[in-house]
Amino acid sequence: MQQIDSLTLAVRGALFHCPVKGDFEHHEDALVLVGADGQIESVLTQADPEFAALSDTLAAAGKLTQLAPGQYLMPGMVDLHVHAPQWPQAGKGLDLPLYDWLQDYTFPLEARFEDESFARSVYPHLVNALLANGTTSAVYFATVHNPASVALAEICLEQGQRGYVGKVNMDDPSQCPPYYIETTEQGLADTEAFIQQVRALPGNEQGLVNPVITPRFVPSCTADMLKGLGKLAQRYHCHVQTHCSESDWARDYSQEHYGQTDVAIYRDMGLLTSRTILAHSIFLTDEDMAAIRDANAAIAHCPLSNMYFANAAMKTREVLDRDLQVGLGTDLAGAPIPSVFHTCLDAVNHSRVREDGTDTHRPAGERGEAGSRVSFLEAYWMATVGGGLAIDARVGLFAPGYAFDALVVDANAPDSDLYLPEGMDSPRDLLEKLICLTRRANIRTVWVQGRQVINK
Ligand SMILES: Nc1nc2[nH]cnc2c(=O)[nH]1
Repeated sequence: MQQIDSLTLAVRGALFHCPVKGDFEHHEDALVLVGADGQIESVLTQADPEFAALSDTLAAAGKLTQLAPGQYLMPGMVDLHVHAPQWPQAGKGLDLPLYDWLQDYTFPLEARFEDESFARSVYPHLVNALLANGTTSAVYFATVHNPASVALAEICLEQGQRGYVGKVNMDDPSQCPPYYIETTEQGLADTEAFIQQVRALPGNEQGLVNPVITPRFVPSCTADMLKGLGKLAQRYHCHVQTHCSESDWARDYSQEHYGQTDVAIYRDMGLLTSRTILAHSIFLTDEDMAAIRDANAAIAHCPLSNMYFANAAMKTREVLDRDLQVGLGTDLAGAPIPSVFHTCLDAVNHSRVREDGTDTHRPAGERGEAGSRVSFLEAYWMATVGGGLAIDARVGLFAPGYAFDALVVDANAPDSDLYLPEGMDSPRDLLEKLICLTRRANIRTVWVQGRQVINK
């Protein structure tokens, strides 16, 4: 029988995950064994001869977490695009166009993070809110300030979240306000120091928290800044994140200033790598898609924020069909909801509106883009496995060698909208309902790398 000495934790109960895009796996009763390093050692089902005896031994040793009826073990969610300093702004000004929203709300707020103590008053609340909503991995934009950005990395470590944190770069005086800008030289020096500081944080020996090179977007950076950051990305083999072709205005800006698309600009600057995450990526050409696939870069699809700011619909169907790497992002606070479960619903809604179109003056056949919908299972795959691939981490499903980043959804939690009457739902129905209706109140327990980080 399997030795249990090396195990720190075992969870037994109903389990869902989506190892294959567009499909799912369900076990009514599974046993997930987790080693001391927080990695999954094995996943057993009732068909395994050892299942019952091993469960009993683990229970007797006090190592078994047994789920109750109505509780489901699911992979932790991956949020590929979060603006941490915008948390106090969530829900404000979302009826404005992107440019005005940035100038009127975002830049004045982000400038306040020069004060590290202000950052330390905001960031713990956000990281806790994301964990409580089931986000075990988050890819963060911080601000231009090193101390506040390092503080965010420290707070992720303290609370146990898998964090990818970027100190933001903005050095173009024609686009950045005078109160929120850095020089090219200082920005590059600070970025290099930031990479080293985050990698050396005490307690980060396993690399739970990683630095990310973060040019805000083409308009906010000079060509020298983009080039310099490209060199740092190569030298330090770092992740890169940025906004890509998010709106008409952003797309037109790149054409006017470089005569190129954002993807081509990032590629030429050395910023399009297998560790790059491109948020939004709305106005992609076929050449852009091919370049992203060739580089094995990833897209962070942010469906709700796109409905506010993008001026067009995301080509999610094409991105999935062409096998580009893609995951989901909340884009807090370009969208106000800190839940990747909600983002799954938004991704489906976004694609349905695209498919049907909106202009009632046109005949039905000409109104939308036929065949462009995405399914709930595809959305959930993006939120878990797709996100894991984008951050180069073995997370998002239950298999040996993957990190135990997981959550328990409880349909019977107080104030739940999940109604799962006996005998009325197939396993697929159940999973779709869990994706659509899981809210913070339903998420009982969250683990990251085997460490319990939420329990309520
Ligand atoms: N959604 C979004 N788009 C941006 N483009 C440049 N900065 C931002 C930002 O903070 N949010």
